[in-house]
Parts: sequence; C-alpha cells; structure tokens
Amino acid sequence: MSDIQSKIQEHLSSRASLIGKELAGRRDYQYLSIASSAEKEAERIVREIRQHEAETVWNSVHEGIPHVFPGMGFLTAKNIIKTTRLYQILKKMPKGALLHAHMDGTVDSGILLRLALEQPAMHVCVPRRLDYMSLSGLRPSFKALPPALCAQATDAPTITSALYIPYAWVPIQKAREEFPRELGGPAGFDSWVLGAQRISAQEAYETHNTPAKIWHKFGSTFVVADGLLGYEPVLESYIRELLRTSIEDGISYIEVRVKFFDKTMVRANGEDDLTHREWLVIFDRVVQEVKADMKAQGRGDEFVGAKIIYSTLRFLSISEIEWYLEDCIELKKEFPHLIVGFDLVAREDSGHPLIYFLEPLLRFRERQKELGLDIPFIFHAGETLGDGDSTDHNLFDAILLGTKRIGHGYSLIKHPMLIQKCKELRIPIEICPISNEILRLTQAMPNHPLPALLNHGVTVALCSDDPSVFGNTGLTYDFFQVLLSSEVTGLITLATLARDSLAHSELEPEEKKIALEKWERRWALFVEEVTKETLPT
Ligand SMILES: O=c1[nH]cnc2c1ncn2[C@@H]1O[C@H](CO)[C@@H](O)[C@H]1O
Repeated sequence: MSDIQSKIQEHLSSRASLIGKELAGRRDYQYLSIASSAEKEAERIVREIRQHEAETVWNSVHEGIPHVFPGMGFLTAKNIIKTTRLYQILKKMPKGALLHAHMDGTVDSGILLRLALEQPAMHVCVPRRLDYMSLSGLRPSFKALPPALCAQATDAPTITSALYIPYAWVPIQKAREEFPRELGGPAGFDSWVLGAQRISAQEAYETHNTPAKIWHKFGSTFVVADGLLGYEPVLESYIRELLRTSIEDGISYIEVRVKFFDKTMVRANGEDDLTHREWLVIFDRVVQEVKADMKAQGRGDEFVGAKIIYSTLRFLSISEIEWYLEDCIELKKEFPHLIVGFDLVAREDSGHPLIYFLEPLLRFRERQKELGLDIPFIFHAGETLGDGDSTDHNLFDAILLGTKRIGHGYSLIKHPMLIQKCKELRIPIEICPISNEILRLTQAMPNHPLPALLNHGVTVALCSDDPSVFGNTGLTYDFFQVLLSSEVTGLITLATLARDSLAHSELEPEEKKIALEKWERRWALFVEEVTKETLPT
C-alpha cells in the first residue's frame, strides 16, 4: 500500500470510530444495537421511503407553495404531509405517552364548536356589532347561561344586527343561523369562530411573524375556547374526544396540563358554581368509562389512562399563587391517583420567572412533606430565544427546585452544565417541535435544537402542546416533522422517544410496567406491518 493509501485508511478508520463514539452517547444507541432483524428491516424501509419522498414530494412544485423542503413550516406543509406514505405509516405507530399538552388546546376546534352548538344554553357576545369591516378584528366570547338569562336573550338582536347592544348575549344557534349571507351565512359564522381559535399560516408566517406577535394571537385563542369549554356538558364530551382522538393516533397515556384559573365553571343547569373538585370527578369518570370501553372492545393495550398536571398562570401575584398551591394540595388529598404534578403556564417571556415564586414554591414542598404527599414540579422552562435572560434562567430554577421533567427547554442547548445535569438526574425534556415552530422560536424543523439534544444523549419526549390551535392533532405530525429533519433519526429513534415518554411519566411503578409491556406488544405488531410495506421504485 502506498503511503497515501495507508493514510486514507487510517483517516477512514478514525473517522468511523469517532462517529461511532458520538452516536454511542445517544439514547437510541442501546436499542439500535439490540434491534431484531424485523426492526432493522422496518428501519431500512422507513429510511428508503423518507429518501424517496425527499427527492419527490419535497422536491417538486406544489401549487401556491413557493418553497418546499423536508421539515418546512407545518402550517404550509400540512396538506402535503397528509399525502405522504411516511405519514400513513407513522399514523399507525404506537406513540407512548403524551406528556405535554394544555387541556383547553387539545381537541380540534371544529369538534368543540359542534359540541357547543348542541347546547341551547350556550351564548355568544362581541364588543360591538359584527360586520364586514370588523369580522377579522373581533373575536367572540362564549358563555353558557342559566335558564332565566337564556329566556331574556332569546329575543335579543343578533350580533350582526344594526340594533345589537355591545356585549349582549345571543344564543349561539341563533347567531349562527342569522349570520348574514354577505358574511358567508352559517358557514361564515363557523369560519369566524374557528379562525379565532386557530393560528393560520398567514398569521404565523406573515402578519404575526415574531414570538411576541404570534403569542398575542395565541393567547386570545384560549379565551375563545375557554368560554365554550367552561360548561359541564361540553367539558365532559371534550375530555372524551381528547381521549378518543389520542387513542386513534396511537397515544396510550396522557398527562394533561389543566389550567385552574376560574374558581368555578358553569354546571349543566346553567349555574356558575361547579368547583375544581367536581371538575376532577368528571375527568375521573370519563377516563374510567373510556378505559372500560376500550377493554370491552378488546383494545385494552391501546389505553392505560390519563392524569393531570395542576397548572395555573405565571402572571398571577404571589398571594394568588398561594391560593392555587393550597387548592392543588387539597385536590391531591382527595384524588391522589389523578393529580401528578404542578406547573405554571402562559408565556414565559411575559409572566413572572420561577425565582419570583421561590418562597411559595419552597413552602409548597415543605407542606407536602408535613402531609406525606408528593406533587412533583413539572415546569415549563426555557421556552425562549433568550440567552441569559430571566426566562432562560428558569431552567436553573426548575432544575434546582427538582423538576421531574422540563416543558420545552428550548434554550437548554445553550447550557452545557445543565445538559449534563439533565442527563445525571434523568430529567427528560418535553419537546414540542411544531409548537416551537409556529410560535416562531424556529423558522423550520431543520433549525430546531432537538437533534443537538439527542446527540448530547438527553432524554426527550415529543409532545403536541396545543393541537387545537396548531392543527397537529395527536402526535403523528410531530413525529413526522422530527423524522424528516435529521439523518440520524430513524424509526428506532422515534421508538426510543415513545418508550421514554412512558418510562418518564408519573404513572405508578406497577402501572408503568404494564403500560410499557402493552407498548412493546403493539410496537412488535407495528414493526411487522412496516416490514410488509413495498419499497419505492
Ligand atoms: O407553549 C406554551 N407555553 C406556556 N404556556 C402555554 C403554552 N401553550 C399553552 N400555554 C398556556 O396554557 C394555557 C391554556 O391551558 C394558556 O394560558 C396558554 O397561554
């Protein structure tokens, strides 16, 4: 061998050894090294299909979409994604647990509107008469009213009438039926309401294309949804829909963040006095019903349950937060199997940082010790573009306060020491890829820090955050965008993320063991199915 040839050989072998060493630090490494032949075959097929679609679907002209590429902005890509084989395959994959989703941002807004339209007590109001000029700027408020107020509202002029009195309640059905033809009639009413609950491609990528601007729209969608959802019969059906649509997407367990802000909501009789405790009774009942129903259908492996991360708003005052912390403790006493964590929600960059609430949060821990309770913190932290600002520093406080997982952790990649801590302490990061992109932290998935975190060996669970607002129902779309944005990531990586989501859930040890066994059975069946896929020619 000539001298240069041996140098080339030397380089190639050092190169292979370096790449191998780096990959060995990843969470998926152990699974890749023990993969069965069927898993290897499924992995290969998925990679081939991905490559083929990169060269075809993501490399061709799509009408009205100027720039197409794998992992591109979800709101533009969604209709293309749905046509791909990869999407059809991922839809069938068992996803494990959904660990980061805000309850009032989960169920498709179209379904929520349909549920609300079934309720004669549901009413709508606007700050002034709605007409062609004000349609896109005014958002609806909804509330279910008690019978006496319903009777008064029946004959009120509708929201588009010249006689409309600002903020007057109008029955939702009437407002819809009398929606003028020039505004699109009843279908126009629906698109106005749905537009107020969703973020459009135009908003994310044109009119509101900064984190602050898009959060303005984002925050307002919850005000609309909360009015529809704050009514017992709608809530009950909504929880059922959340479980049903999640199961259909392959999610077998959910830890949902429920925002407790209003101290009461409207019960079935129209009175605004349903308490947080009663709310949990409803949630518990629906979860048990769905579990029993799945079992009766012989689909027990597909659903193990749902629990709640008690959440309240980070812009509240210290004394208000103290009230909610106490409320959380009281609920934990009565529903130990349901309340599995505490968090603060709303935009981190705008609300108080965790350090602001240090004293009540530490007291909360002490109180639990006295009472023999355990409500772990599962904090949002680092959902920001900042570096060294107070939102970014939430990561330090979350970890020091013992957070069990980190919600988003978008800025974690800037902190070599905290990355190390997350690994040592086995703190997984709940990554919400589509949410981060739509809320303008990243322009597209190839810019997202997720591949870097995985290469560092950090544990990750993929999550959807607020699918009713973003349109990423289930977890398939998030899995899809992630699979398309890294050459290292393959099907077995996704399986690792799914497994880790269950392993790092707050299920009791015995429940967790069963959930993981069920997942493994379904994974094996799924792998078999993928191996039967034909390869692209
Ligand atoms: O990504 C997020 N980060 C922080 N807060 C969020 C996110 N998504 C939704 N919410 C917050 O959760 C509440 C609804 O339950 C809303 O207050 C919304 O701002």
